[in-house]
Amino acid sequence: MITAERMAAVDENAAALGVPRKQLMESSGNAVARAVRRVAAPGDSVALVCGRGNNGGDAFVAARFLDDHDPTVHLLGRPETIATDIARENWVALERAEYDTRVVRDAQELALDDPDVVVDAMLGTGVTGALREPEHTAAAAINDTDATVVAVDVPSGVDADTGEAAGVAVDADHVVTFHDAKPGLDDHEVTVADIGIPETAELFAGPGDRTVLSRPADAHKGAFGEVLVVGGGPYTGAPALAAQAAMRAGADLVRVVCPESVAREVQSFEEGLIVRPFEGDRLTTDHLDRIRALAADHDAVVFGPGLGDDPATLDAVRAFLADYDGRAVVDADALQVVPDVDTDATLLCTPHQGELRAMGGPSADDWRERLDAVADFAADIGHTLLVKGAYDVIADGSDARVNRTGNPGMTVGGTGDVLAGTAGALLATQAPLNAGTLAAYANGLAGDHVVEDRGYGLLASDLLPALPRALWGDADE
Ligand SMILES: NC(=O)C1=CN([C@@H]2O[C@H](COP(=O)(O)OP(=O)(O)OC[C@H]3O[C@@H](n4cnc5c(N)ncnc54)[C@H](O)[C@@H]3O)[C@@H](O)[C@H]2O)[C@@H](O)CC1
Ligand SMILES: [K+]
Repeated sequence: MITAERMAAVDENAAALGVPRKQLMESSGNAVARAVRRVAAPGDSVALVCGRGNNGGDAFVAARFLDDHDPTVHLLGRPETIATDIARENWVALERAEYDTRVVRDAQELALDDPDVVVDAMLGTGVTGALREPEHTAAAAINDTDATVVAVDVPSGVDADTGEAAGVAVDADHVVTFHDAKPGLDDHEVTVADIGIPETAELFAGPGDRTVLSRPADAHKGAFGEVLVVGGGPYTGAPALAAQAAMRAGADLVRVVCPESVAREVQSFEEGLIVRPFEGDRLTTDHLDRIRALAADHDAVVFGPGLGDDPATLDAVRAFLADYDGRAVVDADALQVVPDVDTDATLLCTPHQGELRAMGGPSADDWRERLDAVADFAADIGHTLLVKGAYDVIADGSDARVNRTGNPGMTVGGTGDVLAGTAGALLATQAPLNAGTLAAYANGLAGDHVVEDRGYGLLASDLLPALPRALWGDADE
């Protein structure tokens, strides 16, 4: 089962892999025609009722595969208002090839002429809310015919994210849906058509994974989350890098809490950092009240950068996690305590392969083997894992993804802190699997952009200014 939102992401990833949407539309249209042939007797007439989006486009293609059924193609609305180039090109091809095309300007004009089969290609996964006109009247007209109704992707009027009909919906006898089942089709006779989307368009992180980030136009301060970085002690650069990365990754506010012995140095990396010191030179259980109070005021915590592995510090991490029930990225030395803590927290753990072994996790050289082993281990510990490598593996126990961005220049120290901070900012607003996938993708891509521009020899801090473009794309995209 796949939601409309995820389907749009996968479709964009497929295009980035070199399988463009127009090719997918050709496969979809072909699959629709095959479904029609299964229900139509030789000589039966077929009417295709098409909207102006890509759902309609699928039916324009299908018509070319149904010549022997004298297809009539009804377009709801003016051809100039067809929403996408690929749908328009397929409409123009029908007109030039002199198919029986009819432009329906007013739903009352829709004349279906008693067809044997109706193809409902009005609306698919691009739709939200109840049907508007002319689709509303057209759906009622389709439901009034005696024809066998074949719906394209989803019956028009059914929301492809919730599976609910918000008012009138087409009463379909068959649904031919693409790539994977959609919500709400349980009561229908459904054919899932393989339209040639590579499996890896879903597995590999790609530009489509960024769609979950689209900043709503009415974003108010606070909508993108506040992040607390708990780090520092033996190391000072790590918490500063993580905090700056969280800022670049869109967090509204980032605070660092660290030992007072290093507060000034942490601050020195970036004037804009908000630093909250606690007494002493390393984290211990004495500081837990302070950390808990701060954590409660933030949407996500990044736990670990530069904390070190002093036993007293690890005791404090263990005690904090044991009664924390918020969201946290756990990185570096703090990772080793995760498997033995019983916690209600939602954790995104970001180990490299050595740290994964220290957690009691699996090791595998081949990324496909690692994918399976990490997925099992994530299920075992009950948290999401982002295991760093040439191919990063992200798994939440029920689903898993792989990221291939990044380059050998990124083995330099500090890139893991940037990744943890990015993941923290994303975890404030996204599901852990999406946050981990997107953090890995954007960090690697930022590193690729830096190396493209300036060659190897990058510093972890070079990733920071490259992060926004990697996360949101070019301004003109
Ligand atoms: N995502 C994919 O990978 C693929 C999608 N394809 C097809 O593309 C479809 C999605 O296409 P689109 O995203 O263009 O969207 P749709 O074709 O589902 O509908 C978009 C149009 O509907 C209008 N609309 C939105 N809400 C409405 C409402 N409540 N009442 C009336 N009109 C409304 C919009 O203004 C827009 O013009 C899929 O269902 C599928 O049929 C296939 O061509 C191939 C691959
Ligand atoms: K439809």
